[in-house]
Amino acid sequence: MALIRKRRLTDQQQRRIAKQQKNRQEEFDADFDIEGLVVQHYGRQLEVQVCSLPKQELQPQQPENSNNNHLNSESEVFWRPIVLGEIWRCHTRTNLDSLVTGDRVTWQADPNTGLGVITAIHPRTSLLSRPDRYHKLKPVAANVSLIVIVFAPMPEPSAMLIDRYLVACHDADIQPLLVLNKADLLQSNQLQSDSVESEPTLQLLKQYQNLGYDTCISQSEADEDSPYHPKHLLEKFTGQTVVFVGQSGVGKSSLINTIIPDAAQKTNIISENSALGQHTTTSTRLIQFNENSAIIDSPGIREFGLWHLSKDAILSGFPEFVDYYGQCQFRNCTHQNEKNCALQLAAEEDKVDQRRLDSLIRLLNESSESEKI
Ligand SMILES: Nc1nc2c(ncn2[C@@H]2O[C@H](COP(=O)(O)OP(=O)(O)OP(=O)(O)O)[C@@H](O)[C@H]2O)c(=O)[nH]1
Ligand SMILES: [Zn+2]
Repeated sequence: MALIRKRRLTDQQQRRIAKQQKNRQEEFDADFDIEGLVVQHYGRQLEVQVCSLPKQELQPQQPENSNNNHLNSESEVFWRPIVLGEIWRCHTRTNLDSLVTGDRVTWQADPNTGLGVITAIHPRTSLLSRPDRYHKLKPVAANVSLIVIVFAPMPEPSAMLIDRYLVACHDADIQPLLVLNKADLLQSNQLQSDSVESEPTLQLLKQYQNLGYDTCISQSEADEDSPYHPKHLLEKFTGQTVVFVGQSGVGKSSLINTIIPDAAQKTNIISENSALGQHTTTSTRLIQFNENSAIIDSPGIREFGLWHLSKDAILSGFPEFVDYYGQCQFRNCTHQNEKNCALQLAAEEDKVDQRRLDSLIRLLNESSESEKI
């Protein structure tokens, strides 16, 4: 009897000891954690920015015979100090979801190898995806908070494309900003006056303004004192992670280069540090500016919103029509030729814009066509 009791006691003790050890191990590990931001991603390797430092007393100490960042002679040991803002090559623990540019992560740095390991991913506020070549959706950028939809008088804007982008923004729950670029191609008297009738691009901008969307006029290469200088966009970018979308040739790259003059240079720095640098120009990269703002640039995201959108996403992506849904005479109304269509009636009475309604119908038709395939 006594023996059995003793053995039970020992089991309990062992469990307790094991638990204490595990707790201690976890505490110990967490003390080395660093906060990070994924700034670039290729294959299995990621570039992660140092956003916090390990607790002071636990900072790994640099050995005396070591050399920062490179090996000078055989007697010296490689050592990379952990410095705020610097970028480290990292890999991830295998059990983590696939990470993308813009992800906030917890990671640990190994100064002896100059490499890091990502141990946890923070919840995302948004996630942009695009289809890969097999039409499977692939995440490309996380935590984007503002999508800048750029259009210009030349190339001639497609209002329907802008509507598509807006639906996609609504679907991804990301704030849009409409930017009419190349202000120099608008006639100056039309910009000054309130009358915009004769200038279709200004008219379009006004339409979106009336719907409550945030808008702005800019000119990529304007004089410093011009009201259209891209620096005025910066106020709207404070604290945001921004993505630029829009037709080819509207001036997205020119705008980014004016806002962040050293953008190309920043990319080169990353490329130099990376054996896979040749992929830099085609991969998604995050460039920081003004301390707390960032731009995510990616050839894939530029086409954001061009792929399939669900019927529900399209319907709710036109917020001005939402009150009319369900008010048509026929439950399955296509809002085209039916009698007593609440949407067509609202357009006739100028309560909603006929052009936007046409856009909605075209997008819905497109969506059902692609569903049939
Ligand atoms: N007149 C005028 N031309 C501009 C302005 N901004 C850009 N451009 C010109 O428009 C052309 C296209 O500019 P980009 O910045 O390459 O356009 P993009 O939108 O990045 O094009 P993609 O890279 O194809 O997506 C270039 O020849 C620019 O010089 C502007 O404000 N006014
Ligand atoms: Zn209807």
